[in-house]
Amino acid sequence: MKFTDMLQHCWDVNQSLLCVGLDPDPKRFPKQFESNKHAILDFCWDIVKSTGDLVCAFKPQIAYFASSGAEDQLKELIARIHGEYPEVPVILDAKRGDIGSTAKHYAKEAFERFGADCVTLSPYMGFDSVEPYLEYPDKGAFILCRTSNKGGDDFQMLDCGGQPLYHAVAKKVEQWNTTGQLGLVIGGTYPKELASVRALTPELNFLVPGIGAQGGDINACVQSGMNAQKTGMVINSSRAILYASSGEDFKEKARAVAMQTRDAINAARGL
Ligand SMILES: O=c1ccn([C@@H]2O[C@H](COP(=O)(O)O)[C@@H](O)[C@H]2O)c(=O)[nH]1
Repeated sequence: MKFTDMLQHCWDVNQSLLCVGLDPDPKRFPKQFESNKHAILDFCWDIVKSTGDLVCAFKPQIAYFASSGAEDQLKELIARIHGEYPEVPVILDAKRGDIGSTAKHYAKEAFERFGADCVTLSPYMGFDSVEPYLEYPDKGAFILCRTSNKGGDDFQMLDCGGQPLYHAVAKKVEQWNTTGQLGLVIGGTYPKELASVRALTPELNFLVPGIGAQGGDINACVQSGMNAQKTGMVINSSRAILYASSGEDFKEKARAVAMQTRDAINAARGL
């Protein structure tokens, strides 16, 4: 199944634009995971099972797995998500970007080794660094455009022939989108910029991090970023859901926050 078809399915069936981010930090896990060799997998799987019917995607951030040498747990987690929730796409947040010959291996790592449905990429090295991902025509890629962090201003707001660099990136990604599976990363912390990119690229899907722990305004972000069908967005929240409680009730609290977030997004869509 194509990445965009999976997304559309979850937008429709789960009535949700919420993506739960899987950023497992063992220091923040509840006590019951102490001395568990597979704590990262077990914690993430508990979160997935508590929220799987409320989401349009899951987004594991590879750094949290790799820094603990837990790549095998990441692979198993993605396989379990596909087994239990076959229509829910997994977006591997890896922000890759390198020359074509190396990018080929990053693409193989994301799609063949880990079995992800989509990956995040940096546009900085240009088309030949993105091209190897297009050789997987059913797989998606979200390309960094206007990121949620303050430092995003350093380059993304630079003037690029009368337009900010992030607008030039958005237009390029539209041209590169031969598979129909490319989209843009735009921070929910910058609703005005989100609206400007939606006006430039009405058809592209946006991965929107920055609500929840980073404080982005859900209402402003949905109003600015949704498309004509009131979809087109994958709105990520990681820490606010994962660590809603550090007690034994962490699964119930994670579910409650995920539900509140999904409902707030839907209210902003006018549903
Ligand atoms: O511009 C960006 C791009 C990616 N991220 C990633 O999203 C999550 C956000 O986590 P929260 O806990 O909801 O703040 C994290 O994995 C980042 O690496 C981003 O924040 N901004």
